Amino acid sequence: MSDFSSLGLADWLIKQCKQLGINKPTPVQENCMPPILEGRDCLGCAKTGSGKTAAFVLPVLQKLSQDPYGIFCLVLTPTRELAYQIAEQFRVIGKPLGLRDCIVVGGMDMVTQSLELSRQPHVVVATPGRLADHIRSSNTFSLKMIQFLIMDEADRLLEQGCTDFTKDLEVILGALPAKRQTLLFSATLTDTLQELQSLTMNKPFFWESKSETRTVEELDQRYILAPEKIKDAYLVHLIQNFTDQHSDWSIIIFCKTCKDCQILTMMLRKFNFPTISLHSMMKQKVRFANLSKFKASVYKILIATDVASRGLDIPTVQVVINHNTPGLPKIYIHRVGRTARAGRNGVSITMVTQYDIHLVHAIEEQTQSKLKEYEVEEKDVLKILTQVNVTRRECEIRLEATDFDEKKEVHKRKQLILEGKDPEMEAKRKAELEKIKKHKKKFKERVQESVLQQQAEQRQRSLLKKKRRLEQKKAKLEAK
Ligand SMILES: Nc1ncnc2c1ncn2[C@@H]1O[C@H](COP(=O)(O)OP(=O)(O)OP(=O)(O)O)[C@@H](O)[C@H]1O
Repeated sequence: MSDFSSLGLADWLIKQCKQLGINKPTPVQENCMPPILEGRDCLGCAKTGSGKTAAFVLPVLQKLSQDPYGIFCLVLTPTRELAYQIAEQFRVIGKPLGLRDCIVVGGMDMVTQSLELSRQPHVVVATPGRLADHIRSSNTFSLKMIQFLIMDEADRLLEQGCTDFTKDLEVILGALPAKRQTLLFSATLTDTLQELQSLTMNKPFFWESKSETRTVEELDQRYILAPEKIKDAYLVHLIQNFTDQHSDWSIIIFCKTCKDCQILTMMLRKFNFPTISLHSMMKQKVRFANLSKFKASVYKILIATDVASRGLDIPTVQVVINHNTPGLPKIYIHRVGRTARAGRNGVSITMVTQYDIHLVHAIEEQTQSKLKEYEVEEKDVLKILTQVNVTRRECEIRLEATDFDEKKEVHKRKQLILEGKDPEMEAKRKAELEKIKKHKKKFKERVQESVLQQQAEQRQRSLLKKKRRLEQKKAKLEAK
């Protein structure tokens, strides 16, 4: 394995790395840094926790130190928390340069961001929606001198999932110079490779870690087969066991919905577990505060939706529990990648109901690894089953009393506003569409009715004609 200096990294950066305990390059750094320093576009695909962030931060800082001009680098990332994490890496490693960064994410004050952007920071780290808003509404900054565009979790930025970034990306790409270096990184690039390649220009360098499995060897991957109604009892039992057996532990539990997160947090707190949550229905400041408290081990359990499944680097996390089996192997890879990072060990436990077995097979096929059963004393689980289910029901009732569903509706409206749509107009548009649909249906029915009526009348007329002809024939015959 080479060292950082043989890769062409400047001494001051090597010194910075050493201070952070980064002594030898990881394979993604070893392979991607030289072509980036040569000026090539790069697509890097390496497992979770393998040091992809430093693989782009270090060469960008080196180039920046040689020619610090204008807004030098733009990093796009799918989540706000990840944007803060990446900006922090730039700030810490780039300290000797007096690096100025600006974080542009939703949920934070737009005017402050606008001011910071106009002061020409060296590095802008942004989520696409908010940056596109700034580009649309302001002419106090320009991205035309950008030397580097980096898309971290690039495949997520391009996929049209529950948050679709494509329109915002169009706006952003339109504001960037054609001549730039484009760097794309993720642990799961391969599905979107062709679309990603179209973003690059100058002979992109592609590197993918060669490994049979797509999850790290240090990760012990387990599953528990449990019917939906018993899942929570298993969860409480698991956490109790970890608490009893380990003094230094921290766990991330992934759930499907914000509501699930909220209920589980309330429920685990009833059992006196130090629990905190992270999901998109929380105010951004609370989201940041909760993540900080979890990172500082003030709370040992973080219950989150997939907003926390990508990129977050929290070395203390030893266990990831999937409260629901992820519907896509890709989501599984990122979720379980929150533990066993940078060579550390970790365990993932996926709750599987009888209806999710096909999902586990898909995960095993994609990751090329087998999930092993996590042994649990079922009688111990059954002992707490009633208490857990009653507690859960109490929490559900308490949550219903807080108008969580109404807040969700308000949240949806807010999202529409952020997308530049007027919720009232959207509601009207929906109602209009319904009305038009109803009209069309009625019109169709009426047309059909009149066609049927016409056909019946025609049949009757031809019957009458026939009858008359027969009568005429009969009359003629009688006359003869
Ligand atoms: N060369 C290195 N030696 C030791 N530790 C490293 C090295 N490079 C990075 N790290 C550390 O490894 C951890 C994981 O790195 P990073 O967050 O960049 O992973 P990643 O590949 O981006 O993961 P993900 O796909 O989950 O986003 C960080 O704490 C980082 O400081």
